[in-house]
Amino acid sequence: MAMMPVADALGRLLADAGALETETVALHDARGRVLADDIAALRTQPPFTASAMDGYAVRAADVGGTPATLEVIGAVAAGEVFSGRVEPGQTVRIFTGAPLPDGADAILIQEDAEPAGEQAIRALEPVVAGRYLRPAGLDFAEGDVLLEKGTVLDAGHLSLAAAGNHAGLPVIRRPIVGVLATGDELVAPGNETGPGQIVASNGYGVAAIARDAGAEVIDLGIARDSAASLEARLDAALAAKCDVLITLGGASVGDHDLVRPVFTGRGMTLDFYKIAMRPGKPMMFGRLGAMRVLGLPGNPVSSLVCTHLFVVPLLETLGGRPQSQRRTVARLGAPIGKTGPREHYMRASLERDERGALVATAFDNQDSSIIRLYAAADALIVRAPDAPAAEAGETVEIVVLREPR
Ligand SMILES: Nc1nc2c(c(=O)[nH]1)N[C@H]1C(S)=C(S)[C@@H](COP(=O)(O)OP(=O)(O)OC[C@H]3O[C@@H](n4cnc5c(N)ncnc54)[C@H](O)[C@@H]3O)O[C@H]1N2
Ligand code: MOO
Repeated sequence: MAMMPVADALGRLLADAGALETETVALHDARGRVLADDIAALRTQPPFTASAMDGYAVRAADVGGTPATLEVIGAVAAGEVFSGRVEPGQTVRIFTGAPLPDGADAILIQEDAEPAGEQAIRALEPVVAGRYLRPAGLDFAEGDVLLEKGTVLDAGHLSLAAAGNHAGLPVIRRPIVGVLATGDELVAPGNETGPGQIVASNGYGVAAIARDAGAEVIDLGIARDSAASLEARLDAALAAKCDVLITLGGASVGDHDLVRPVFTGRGMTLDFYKIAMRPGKPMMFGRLGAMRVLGLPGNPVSSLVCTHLFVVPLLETLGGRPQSQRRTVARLGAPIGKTGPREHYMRASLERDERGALVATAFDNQDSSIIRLYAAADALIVRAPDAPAAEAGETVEIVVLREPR
């Protein structure tokens, strides 16, 4: 099978992908979720003209010329309603958040008043109508659209939805992603490693990236290089109703690379296999029923680069999220050699020069097994297939993994 260009592979992966169905979640569970519908206010806020200060509800005309003496006919606090009416020469003691009594049209703050006998005060400063009042609907009115479909919900959105009297919100279901490591040589971190064994590491980075892209991740453990072991984990992925199954390793052409044959034997239809990309060549995409299967190569950097370039766009599409990948340009901090027949994603550090422009410097060693250099990479320099060598100072396309300070 010929190698497929990266852009074509991404196009096929996303061709029929769309946002998953809607579910309703309580406000406390809605942070970071994607709103599935426009949300309108179920009430007006504030629902009544409210005092913004502690003081006295007055008729401004009474206190135009100070000092004026007013009879205190009652009091009203937040949560109460004053049943009477403020007539000329009268006032009502009022506290912040309380509804303005009928007849009053301003608040005299208590700092500007002094007692004048048992049931009276003296206004020491003049007040204009509307002073220290929050009119009904100042924030929003019933029926106003408060939040738009597609919003990724944050702190402000959640308080606004609550103020609009919503206890829960319709959000797009998170994609469920199963992550399955494969290989007889792998042991989980924290265990003894026997002869020929290594620690399974890829899944931890892949899961973290998938979670950042809004997915719910299920760790399906490590399958051995046998049809029975792979089939058992595939059954677990199906039972967990994974929207996407990511396998790590066993993707290439060796005798122990069984993911593709075993899964096709179980009914997976293969969409593509082998991409003109370095690292990541033996990537596979197939479908088994409703489940999408992405078979990533086992080399750690290959797994992680494929996750950035393919898994993230897919998960963001399924989750109804805006695409987060940031592609931009940078100047090369050091020369790079010519590219081979595959589009090359080179791990690089990223800095800003004295003018604030981005400078990307590729690491000397681009071996796809070196996890340390992936962890150190702030960006991937994108080189077209068969691109010529490039000098320091030349402009290159980059994918930003981590914003420089
Ligand atoms: N004859 C050929 N050999 C290989 C080719 C090829 O075209 N012809 N392609 C190479 C390329 S490119 C890649 S990438 C690798 C990918 O192979 P697999 O996907 O089959 O990966 P494995 O052989 O299972 O593993 C490769 C390497 O990575 C280690 N590994 C696997 N899983 C994990 C994990 N979860 N955590 C950490 N490390 C893992 C594994 O032990 C191997 O060292 O194939 C080339 N070969
Ligand atoms: O494509 Mo492999 O991922 O070069 O190492």
